[in-house]
Amino acid sequence: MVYLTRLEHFNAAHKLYNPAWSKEKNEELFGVCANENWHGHNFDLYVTIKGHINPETGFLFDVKKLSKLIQEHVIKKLDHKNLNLDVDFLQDKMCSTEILAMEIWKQLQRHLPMHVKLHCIKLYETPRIYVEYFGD
Ligand SMILES: Nc1nc2c(c(=O)[nH]1)N=C([C@H](O)[C@H](O)COP(=O)(O)OP(=O)(O)OP(=O)(O)O)CN2
Repeated sequence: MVYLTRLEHFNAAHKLYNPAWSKEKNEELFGVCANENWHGHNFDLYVTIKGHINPETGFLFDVKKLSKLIQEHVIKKLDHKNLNLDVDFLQDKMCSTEILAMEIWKQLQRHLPMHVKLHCIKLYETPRIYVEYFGD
């Protein structure tokens, strides 16, 4: 089994806000991250796939094709967007890094060829905060 990782990047705005709660409760729980006028991050997204190498190519999967899949199904939808408002696959969801990593997994998994398995979505929200999701 071999593991292959591609790093992509996007920036986006969001707020941590539960609409079922009052403004005060959101501020108490999420602090400055609940600022109603949003805040932004430069996200780094590490996508790791796993599988066996094709002896004819030496590849698990062409990483340039992996990059195109990530661009088409994830980055195009997130880059320079407001995560709470603009993204179809985040509608009615909390915009935490955990949820975002899990939803990115769902977006990508269905587009990978049969012989390639998704291993990990590692998403940096800041250089000091990241989530790793390995599926359920
Ligand atoms: N479990 C989670 N906790 C927090 C999340 C999250 O997604 N999951 N997100 C946030 C905020 O979005 C927040 O904006 C984090 O950014 P920041 O405070 O800038 O983070 P740093 O600690 O890296 O920055 P410092 O400058 O070092 O404070 C909060 N919690």
